[in-house]
Amino acid sequence: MRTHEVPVAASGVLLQFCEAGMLQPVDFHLARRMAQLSQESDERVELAMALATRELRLGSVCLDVAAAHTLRPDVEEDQVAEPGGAPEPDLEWPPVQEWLAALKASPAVSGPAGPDRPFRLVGDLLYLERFWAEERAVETVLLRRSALPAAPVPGDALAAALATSPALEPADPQYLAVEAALTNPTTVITGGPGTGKTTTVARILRGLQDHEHPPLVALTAPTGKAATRLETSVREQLGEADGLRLRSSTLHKLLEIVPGRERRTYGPDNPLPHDVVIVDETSMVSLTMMSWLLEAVADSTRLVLIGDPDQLESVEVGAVLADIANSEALVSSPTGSAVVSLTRNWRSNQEINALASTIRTGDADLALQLLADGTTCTLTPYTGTEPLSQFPTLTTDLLGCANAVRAAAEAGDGELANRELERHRILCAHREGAFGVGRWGANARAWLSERLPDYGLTAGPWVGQPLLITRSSDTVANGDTAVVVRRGGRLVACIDRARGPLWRDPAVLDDAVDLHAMTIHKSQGSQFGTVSVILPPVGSPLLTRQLLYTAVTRAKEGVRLYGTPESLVEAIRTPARRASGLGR
Ligand SMILES: Nc1ncnc2c1ncn2[C@@H]1O[C@H](COP(=O)(O)OP(=O)(O)OP(=O)(O)O)[C@@H](O)[C@H]1O
Repeated sequence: MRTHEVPVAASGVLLQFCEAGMLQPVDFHLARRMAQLSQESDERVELAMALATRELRLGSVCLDVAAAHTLRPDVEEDQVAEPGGAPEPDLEWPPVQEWLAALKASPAVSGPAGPDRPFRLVGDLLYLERFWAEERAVETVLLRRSALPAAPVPGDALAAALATSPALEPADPQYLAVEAALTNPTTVITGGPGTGKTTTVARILRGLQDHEHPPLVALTAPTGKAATRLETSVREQLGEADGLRLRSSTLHKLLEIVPGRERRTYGPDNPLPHDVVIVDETSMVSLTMMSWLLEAVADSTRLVLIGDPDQLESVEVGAVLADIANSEALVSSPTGSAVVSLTRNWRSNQEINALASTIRTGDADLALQLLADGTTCTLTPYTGTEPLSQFPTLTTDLLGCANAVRAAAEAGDGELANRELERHRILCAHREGAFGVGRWGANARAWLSERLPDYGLTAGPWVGQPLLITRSSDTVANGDTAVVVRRGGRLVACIDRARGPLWRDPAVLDDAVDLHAMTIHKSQGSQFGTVSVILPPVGSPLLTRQLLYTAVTRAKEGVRLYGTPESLVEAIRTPARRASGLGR
């Protein structure tokens, strides 16, 4: 049985919830302080405040009071799961109607139209005031933009956009996405990797090219890597980008947010000057950032939000893209919804597409069947004790990749070495333990060092060493990858950057770590030939549908899952739900 840290001051129901691991000390203390400041002494209200704080910490925007009894104890990512799963805690939940009535009567809680107070109760949803305000800002701007008149698509703009091959039929989702973005003030284009999102952006921009008055276009994303990648791909596809002023940056840089503060240059009183704002990887955008962006976009600016709502959400609060995509009304035009879903993955093979689709729709039985019959997608039992040598497919993939990377690195070809590094990747959900990146990365390196001369025997660097940058600086971004290459008799790290390789002395890359395995979170935005995915054990809080879908869709040619059928089923049957009121 796990023991949880319990605040000394906790008593009554709150003590019970702390002991069960439903509340962390930070939740308790914040709630206690706010209750004291508001002179609130009802412990049911204090409990709701603490649970609302907990839910924010875990990514939800609010607490769904009526569904609170379905919440599960808060398990640390790397806590080892108990055999058979954690026992259900026996907790005294207040009856919902009485609980809601106590909240309504509280001096700390306001109603939907009431004055500012620390909390707001809207229906069954209890918000901290700030997040309620951000959610309303997102909703208000989207609804206002949806009511703006749609601009008829100039025939030549649509014709120009669609002129490039391959030709699209009018019923093709890519056609509909181009048409929607050329017509509507706001368009949302959803789709997994390889479904043609970048191709569609390039077509949209071709339709908007204007040689007399080139529109100012922001190509932006939550990370620098994603923004640069979008710009590079769009430029490649456009061929020439005349008639457009393309500017790529992170959302932080676009809005000129002062680091460490909440001040920003662009906002409601000083809107962005851009004619078009295109946001990639929107699934990773938090509620706060989305509210700031929407408040800074002028009504005359065309806004296109792109992303995959089935992937892992923002590491901060909210799942805004999924909320918008699931709502009929939030992003619409006079002619109907302006959310277009691209579903055909042109890059990955059919087995991977079929597996991803069963995960997305929650069909665990079909997923098991596909894996049993599959040749490129397989499930191999791993319970946390088997050595790497017991997995010949994995070791063959590891060796093939390391050999190809090393050959290119010995030849001094850094760009080729980085491309070869994407042949295969070990992906883990956990960072530590038998299922984690640390253990799997070290074991992979040790296994390779026994087979390849001078491979990974010293603290480094060595020819063909794969590296992951873990901190952003002026020139490199957290998540960039690199390979150590022999160049002119020296060892140099070649960093894979969307705008072309960067060469650095490995000694100055303090924040680079060995890249023999990486977390699924870090792999977002990348694709590999084959992925070997280490599934977390049953009971792990990371075992969710979004996590598995993200891992599987990283692959183009093969998915090797290592874990138990029970883990796979639990992942598929556990959609990570973030409570919010957006679009309700
Ligand atoms: N309609 C289509 N017909 C044929 N090939 C297509 C079509 N649309 C896209 N492709 C091809 O599919 C591949 C993936 O397209 P694209 O890069 O635009 O997808 P994406 O959704 O942006 O992927 P990612 O999420 O990885 O950035 C490209 O090689 C592209 O040329």
